[in-house]
Amino acid sequence: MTKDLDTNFIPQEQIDQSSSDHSIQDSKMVDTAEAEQLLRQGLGKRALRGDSKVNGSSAASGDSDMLAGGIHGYEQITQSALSQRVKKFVTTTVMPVFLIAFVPNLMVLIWYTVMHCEGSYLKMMSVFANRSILSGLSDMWSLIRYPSAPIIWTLVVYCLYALAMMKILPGQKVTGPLTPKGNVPVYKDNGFAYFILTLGLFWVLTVILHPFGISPSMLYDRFDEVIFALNAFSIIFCAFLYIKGRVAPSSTDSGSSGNIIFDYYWGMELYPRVFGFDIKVFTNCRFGMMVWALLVCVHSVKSYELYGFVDSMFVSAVLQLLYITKFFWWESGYLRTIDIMLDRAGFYICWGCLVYIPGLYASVTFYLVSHPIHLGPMVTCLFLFLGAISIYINYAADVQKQDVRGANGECLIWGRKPDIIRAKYQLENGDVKESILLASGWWGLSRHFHYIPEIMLAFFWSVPALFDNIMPYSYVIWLIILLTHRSYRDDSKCGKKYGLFWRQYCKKVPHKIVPYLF
Ligand SMILES: NC(=O)C1=CN([C@@H]2O[C@H](COP(=O)(O)OP(=O)(O)OC[C@H]3O[C@@H](n4cnc5c(N)ncnc54)[C@H](OP(=O)(O)O)[C@@H]3O)[C@@H](O)[C@H]2O)C=CC1
Ligand SMILES: CC(C)CCC[C@@H](C)[C@H]1CC[C@H]2C3=CC=C4C[C@@H](O)CC[C@]4(C)[C@H]3CC[C@]12C
Repeated sequence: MTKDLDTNFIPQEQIDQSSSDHSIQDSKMVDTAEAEQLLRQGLGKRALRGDSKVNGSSAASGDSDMLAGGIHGYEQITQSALSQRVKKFVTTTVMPVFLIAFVPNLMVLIWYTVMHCEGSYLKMMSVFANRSILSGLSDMWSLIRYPSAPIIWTLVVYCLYALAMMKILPGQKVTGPLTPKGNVPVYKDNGFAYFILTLGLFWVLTVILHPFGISPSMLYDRFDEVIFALNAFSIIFCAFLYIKGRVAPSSTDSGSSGNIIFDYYWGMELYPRVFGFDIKVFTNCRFGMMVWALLVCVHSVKSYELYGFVDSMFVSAVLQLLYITKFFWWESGYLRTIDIMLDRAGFYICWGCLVYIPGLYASVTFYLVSHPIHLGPMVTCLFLFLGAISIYINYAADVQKQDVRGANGECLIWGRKPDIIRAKYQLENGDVKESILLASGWWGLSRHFHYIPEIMLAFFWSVPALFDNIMPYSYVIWLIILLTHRSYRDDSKCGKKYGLFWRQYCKKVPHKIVPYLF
């Protein structure tokens, strides 16, 4: 196989056509006659389409909810057309402007709460008493220091190191999912090696530099500078991605919505590459997820320097590091999830991974540095055990789906032949493809059952902070909102992609996340 563009995509023509025209044949499948008949008659086309158009250019994301009303027809000036327009304006302009302006402040709020309000949101809120939100925020920003040379150098050296390792470390070639434009992104699967090497280097450097009075805990002491530097860099970087997407897109999976604000927020390209570096692998995995792990280590070092061993920090750090280890072990699987196959590289995902992950995801251990709590061995072991089980279930569900697809349904799920739906869908160019939807095992309990252990785990690494403040639960609260929204987004995306086949799956597995409830 040869690859097109910057040698990172396999173009559609060269993809093995064998998968393109399977007949519906699984013995466990029911209710598919209708779908097959529609397909034969060509009526299923729309139902099976996974994509929509935005102002004539393809919304490679396939997420027309996010792109708000991108399907155009003849518009009559009716009540509903007007409300559609308002809805579109809100989702493509008002919301993005609000988020771009507001979320960088959120990181400052978290920092301010921990460093200046003893971790209490109530105290933090008092800053806003009897004054405007803007003047309260500006007071907080005035406490943020400009990044000093050590912080800038640490970040620059880390990024160069991360980029170099993406190329240097060995790894098998893996492919991402087929895009709506029919490209197949190619990656080097070296995330786990990178994770182990980086953690190893962190601890070696910590020990070597200790006698010279240099400690990674400087990143905790100067986290305001880190937040400033990351925010400034990300905002400029997203502008660069926007321009790049306009003038030199890396693949055909790109295009404008016609609204510059939305394009900046949501991104222009699905899989941008710069000098052969995959931007989303860098921002999401090698920066966001790795910096999260490193910050957890930084906070542990700081806590150790202050008080010696503290079991609450230990529980939280161990569970988070285990989770991130699982993430890197499964990195090639992550490259097949919504973030990668649906979300374009814009402010949402790139700023999110460059700033939001370090700021919010690592906020529990950040809080625990100034709130050491002694849990005792029993409670420590209990939280560790329950957290580990949650990680296992979440991982098992992710892998189960991957395995069934990898084995083309010829495997056992919980000791039985899997209940699968061979779901057809259509690419933009009209080609019909097929995917497997698993309707047994974890994926038979609810359509996103794996979100439950994800949330439980976050709870178990936050609960060592006990219940003095809400602040350490910020991440859990965010996660509940994010995953609930995501379950709707994914349903909508899959509904559009698989049409009748998705409805058939929903009939078999009627609940989104919580079996029998939701
Ligand atoms: N901590 C955090 O902030 C977050 C963590 N996560 C975690 O990341 C991991 C990935 O989650 P997420 O990205 O939401 O995606 P999912 O793992 O839920 O995967 C969604 C995709 O899987 C495919 N799919 C859906 N149902 C089935 C099925 N029954 N059988 C086979 N394939 C199916 C569809 O893709 P296709 O088009 O290929 O059919 C769908 O778009 C999870 O472990 C989740 O808990 C997720 C979000 C946030
Ligand atoms: C603009 C912001 C308000 C929102 C930014 C959101 C992003 C930072 C997060 C959205 C989805 C998140 C993730 C999805 C799936 C993941 C797999 C999991 O195993 C590890 C975590 C993560 C990579 C997670 C990271 C943050 C998001 C990208």
